[in-house]
Amino acid sequence: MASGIQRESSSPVRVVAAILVRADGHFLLACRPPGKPYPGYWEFPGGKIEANESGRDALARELHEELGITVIHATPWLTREFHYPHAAVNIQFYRVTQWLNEPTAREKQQLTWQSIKNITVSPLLPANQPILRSLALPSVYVISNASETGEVQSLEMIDSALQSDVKLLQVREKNMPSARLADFAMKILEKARHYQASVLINENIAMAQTLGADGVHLTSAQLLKAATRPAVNWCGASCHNEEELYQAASLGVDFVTLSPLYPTRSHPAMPTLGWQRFSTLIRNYPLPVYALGGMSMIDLDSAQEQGAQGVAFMRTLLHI
Ligand SMILES: Nc1nc2c([nH]c(=O)n2[C@H]2C[C@H](O)[C@@H](COP(=O)(O)OP(=O)(O)OP(=O)(O)O)O2)c(=O)[nH]1
Repeated sequence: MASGIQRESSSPVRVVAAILVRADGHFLLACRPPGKPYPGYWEFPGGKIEANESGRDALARELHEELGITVIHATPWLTREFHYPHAAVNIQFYRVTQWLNEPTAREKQQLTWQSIKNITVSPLLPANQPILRSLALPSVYVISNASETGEVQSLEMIDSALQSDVKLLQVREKNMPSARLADFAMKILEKARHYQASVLINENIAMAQTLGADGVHLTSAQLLKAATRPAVNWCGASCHNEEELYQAASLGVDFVTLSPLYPTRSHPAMPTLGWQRFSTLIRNYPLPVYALGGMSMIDLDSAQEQGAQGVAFMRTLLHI
């Protein structure tokens, strides 16, 4: 892989797979027909990339052959390597959000539209289990910033984010004394529960566990020192470079933020990545990545074009 995230000696078979997402959020699964390895297992539509074919060309060809659709809009997403007894595969997942024609089973395969909250078919191909977890993550990640705005305004911003359907929040208050932080985090947790949103606590694993938060967001320093993934439901991590990205993937966290894209008030002197470096760093990366640093909702499409899960931000709630 280009950024050296997954180090392999043998060459795996290159595969593309499409997460076809309908406007209501449901995605398409297909059942592998008899005669192929793992018959009866459910997979995302796709197949092997042919010699001299790009991932996008393979995606367009496979979706036309299997489903009779023409891809209009697709963005790169995760890349996962997996070792089956029959072959090692390198699967490039794309999110496909616009296409022409209704998908039809042109190879007599069974098709089903599924919701991430209620998957009614099984078994899924073994390589796809972590993909489902990644699919449950939203495209926007909002980070609290009371040190800059004050607690009252910060809570108002969180309210407005929740009302705008933000489903993932991080409490990140580096300078707040512990007792006040616990109180502040509890207020956010209560609000979030009302909207079925998840809350991660920055750095403080013990506090996340004590408060019953949904997880923890590791700092990059904490990530580099960690020997094991914390025992929490969701674990995010802050990354700024290849080494941190590699460690996050090795540790098995659920997602990362990669920053800073642009200069920010909290990190004014830090060198910025820009989209080109961002995209190079996350090419072939197995985890969902949120672009962070000077981001707002208007950057969401650009971030996803580069292969990101979405955007993360502290200050731009008014643009939601
Ligand atoms: N299409 C697809 N393949 C997946 C997924 N997950 C996963 O592990 N795979 C693996 C299974 C296979 O080893 C490989 C895809 O190979 P395939 O044999 O289905 O490819 P193909 O459609 O080009 O088939 P063929 O013409 O070569 O028979 O990738 C997935 O979600 N979708």
